[in-house]
Amino acid sequence: MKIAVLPGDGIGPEVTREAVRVIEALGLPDIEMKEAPVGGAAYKAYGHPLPAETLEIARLSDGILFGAVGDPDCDSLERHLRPEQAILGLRKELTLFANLRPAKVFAGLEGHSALRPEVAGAIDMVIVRELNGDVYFGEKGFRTAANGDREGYDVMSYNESEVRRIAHVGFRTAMGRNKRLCSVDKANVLETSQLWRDVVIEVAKEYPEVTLEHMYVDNAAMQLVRAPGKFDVVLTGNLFGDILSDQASMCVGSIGLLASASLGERQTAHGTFGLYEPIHGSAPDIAGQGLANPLATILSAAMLLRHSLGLATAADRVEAAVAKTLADGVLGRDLGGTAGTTEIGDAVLARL
Ligand SMILES: NC(=O)C1=CN([C@@H]2O[C@H](COP(=O)(O)OP(=O)(O)OC[C@H]3O[C@@H](n4cnc5c(N)ncnc54)[C@H](O)[C@@H]3O)[C@@H](O)[C@H]2O)C=CC1
Ligand SMILES: CC(C)CC(=O)C(=O)O
Ligand SMILES: [Mg+2]
Repeated sequence: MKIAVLPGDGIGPEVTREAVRVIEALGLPDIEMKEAPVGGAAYKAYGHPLPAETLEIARLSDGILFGAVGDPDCDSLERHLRPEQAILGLRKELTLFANLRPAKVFAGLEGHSALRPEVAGAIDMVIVRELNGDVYFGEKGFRTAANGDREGYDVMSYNESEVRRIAHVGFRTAMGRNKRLCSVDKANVLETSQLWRDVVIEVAKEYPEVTLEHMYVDNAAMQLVRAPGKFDVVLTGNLFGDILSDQASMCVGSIGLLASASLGERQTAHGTFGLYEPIHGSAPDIAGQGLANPLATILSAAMLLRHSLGLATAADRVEAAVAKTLADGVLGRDLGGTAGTTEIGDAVLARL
């Protein structure tokens, strides 16, 4: 079973290292990990954020463990050469359209949420975010307006096939949980969202057991803070899901805790091909200091074991070790503690 390891930039290599150590410590037979450059690191070494060789290693793997990309040195490069294009490119090239971002409060961490403990304690949701469409992939550019002003534009669009396939993922996810789906859009203003809503309503007919609710994204942002425990599965587009999941992370306690799986339809001999990454970025402000919380990446590795390698027991072991680490009070600075990246990794290893 092949895992492509793409550490990337900033804290990406630091958190990925800990996740790799955890996978190695499981002592699983037949696991082969192959590392490849991506992001700003790849641009600096090879002139492109997603070199063809890296894409090929990713394509030939059963699952990809991804750190993060983004480097302030590269922020003025032409858009197609910027590090972020690597993750967007991987998602698009490999048709990884379904991004699952579970957000659940760990036992003992209720008091570390940005919300009141009794509000935070009820959080147990999955955000299902579409990943291959929306304003991130529309036509974009700069132009001159009639009055001579400089103007930037990014076209937002979804076609019905794109909405339908992610809606099915949302409903199937809800069927495996508490059968409640909240579809988040901005249909009061955007035609893209009106189509989204219409298609979600059509797909809902195939899942009569699921209770479907629609919510405008501005209200959803508010409800996520007011009563996050009311959400079960949140289904939404690329942009809204990006924003709401960072917000959900602070409801849980830290962006350093939220893992994700990006899945498509391709099946391998062992499971569903996918890419696994923490929801956070390369955090240049703390990079290279050993301060990053690696738990989101370690939990992403657990998702890889479960979804792409069919190793549910190993995934359970990793998740239990992470929960125990937190319950034992091994906390990084993001959670008000003092443990560094390696120390947190060591603590998980000791509890496997
Ligand atoms: N999937 C990816 O590779 C992503 C890449 N990015 C890129 O990352 C770069 C930085 O973006 P930001 O907006 O600053 O978002 P960020 O998620 O990298 O950081 C936001 C804040 O959270 C903190 N933080 C993030 N991860 C942490 C962790 N594991 N432990 C402790 N603290 C953590 C950072 O120190 C920072 O204060 C940019 O170049 C951006 O484009 C951003 C999000 C996702
Ligand atoms: C580079 C961004 C599109 C990545 C991001 O913020 C995310 O996927 O959460
Ligand atoms: Mg994001």
